[in-house]
Amino acid sequence: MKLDPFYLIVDSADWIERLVPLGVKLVQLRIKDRPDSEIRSEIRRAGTVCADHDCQMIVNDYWQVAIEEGCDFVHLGQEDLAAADVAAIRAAGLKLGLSTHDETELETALAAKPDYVALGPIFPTILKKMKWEPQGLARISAWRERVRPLPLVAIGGLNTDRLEGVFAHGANSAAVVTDITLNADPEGRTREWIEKTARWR
Ligand SMILES: Cc1ncc(COP(=O)(O)OP(=O)(O)O)c(N)n1
Ligand SMILES: Cc1ncsc1CCOP(=O)(O)O
Ligand SMILES: [Mg+2]
Repeated sequence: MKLDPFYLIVDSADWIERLVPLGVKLVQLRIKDRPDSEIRSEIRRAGTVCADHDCQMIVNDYWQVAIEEGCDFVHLGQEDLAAADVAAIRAAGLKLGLSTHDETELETALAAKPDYVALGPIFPTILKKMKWEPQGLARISAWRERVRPLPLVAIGGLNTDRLEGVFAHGANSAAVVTDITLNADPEGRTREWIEKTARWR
């Protein structure tokens, strides 16, 4: 499976309506701590925009709602994975991306036979407090060998100046939140990401 090199992560259907029409081809809907009913309506609205623009949508955490809503891709962290029914996710035909932050988590992730593996945080991130020190670029190369032939997603503290490094070290896709959502010009920054990742597409 091939992933687009630009992996946008946002926390609402509003963001997806705003940014996906600019040419984003891979987006994660990462909404935290909301009732299933709200998640469901966000997934529906976001899913319509993504379908209209040939953009792959990945639902974070809420795998049961994603199955019920006919989505085709979910992302889970290690705690999410431990609580999830992976057989049900597979039986419903969904693809699965998994987070990893250390060797043990990589073993666990590979054993679950995911469709991609994410490694983070590559650089310091302001999005959430993390238990792990930044991994650094060299870790991407180590993961590249372990994860092959699956796609490898780099995440954490990425910006347009850091793309060359993450792809040169073997990432297939660069995931980003705040470099875009906290930017003074999110649309302009999204266009910059699209242009700068084009050579790895
Ligand atoms: C592409 C990608 N990589 C990592 C994560 C983090 O997932 P998780 O560890 O479950 O943390 P939350 O995002 O759920 O807070 C991700 N969402 N996407
Ligand atoms: C959810 C997550 N998992 C590892 S780093 C990270 C946050 C990424 O956000 P940003 O791109 O703003 O650093
Ligand atoms: Mg999670």
